[in-house]
Amino acid sequence: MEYQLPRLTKMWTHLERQAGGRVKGMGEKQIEVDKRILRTQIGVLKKELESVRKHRKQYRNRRLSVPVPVVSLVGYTNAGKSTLLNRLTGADVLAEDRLFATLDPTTRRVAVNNGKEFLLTDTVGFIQKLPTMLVAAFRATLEEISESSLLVHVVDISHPLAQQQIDAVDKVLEELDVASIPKLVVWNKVDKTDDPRRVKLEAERKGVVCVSAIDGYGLEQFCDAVQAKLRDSMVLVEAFIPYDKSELLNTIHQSGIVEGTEYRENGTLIRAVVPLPLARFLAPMRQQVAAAL
Ligand SMILES: Nc1nc2c(ncn2[C@@H]2O[C@H](COP(=O)(O)OP(=O)(O)OP(=O)(O)O)[C@@H](O)[C@H]2O)c(=O)[nH]1
Ligand SMILES: [Mg+2]
Repeated sequence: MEYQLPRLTKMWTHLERQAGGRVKGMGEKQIEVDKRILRTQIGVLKKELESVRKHRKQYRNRRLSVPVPVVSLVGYTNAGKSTLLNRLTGADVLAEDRLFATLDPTTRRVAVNNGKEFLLTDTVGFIQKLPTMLVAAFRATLEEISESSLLVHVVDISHPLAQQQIDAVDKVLEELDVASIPKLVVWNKVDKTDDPRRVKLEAERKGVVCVSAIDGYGLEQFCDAVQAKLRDSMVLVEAFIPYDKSELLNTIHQSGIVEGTEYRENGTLIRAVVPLPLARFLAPMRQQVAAAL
């Protein structure tokens, strides 16, 4: 709409001529009416975008109280991010064969067979060059990305320009300053390639996970790879969890690896490898360890 606004000129001159210049209501020319309508719509959409941002921020804050690691799906538009999220979580996220099907990021919980879990966030797809006017629309998604524990780069490996798309996504990620967040590359749509067997072998050789969000191929391996990556960035902590906060023990068991527990009179001493956000959250309880010994 912002693109349209300055280009409206002259669209109505033929009408004005036909009506002897009297199509204008309230002393306004049609083009001014159009501009006003466009501006109003732009205003409404901007307000909606702002509320999406606020909403996401509240979500993120709430998540901090249950600090399960957040994994964000990033990738070129149409790579199959939403389809993958739906597949893994049985969620009902809009997946469509068109550009920018997803504008509002969506987060769902993925429960893995071994009792662990992580949160998976869908984001808007990237393109070759992000028009500056669109950046505002992307902000909610971009903020989401910068606060995640792991980025999963979803690639449509059946696309003839897959490599260019990978490069474009890497470039955007660089611009976003998220190089410090660990990344996992996933080749999607392997079912759609000419020679799925060859692609699978190549993926294995490159240490890339190969999946098909449509037929479900490789999803278990995907979850394993996500967990292995998350584990890489986890830290060993010792904390004293008082009994009135015992629900935290559950959280630690779910998102971390418990190495040992000792029950004391007023709480539990626990030693575990946990995701960084959880380690931070546990900081006050980590200081209690010495006192409890
Ligand atoms: N054959 C095949 N098609 C797939 C696969 N995964 C996704 N698709 C199709 O690819 C199209 C795009 O999928 P989406 O999940 O909407 O893609 P997206 O990455 O979320 O796209 P944006 O939201 O625009 O960034 C849809 O038509 C899907 O059905 C797959 O593994 N195999
Ligand atoms: Mg999508």
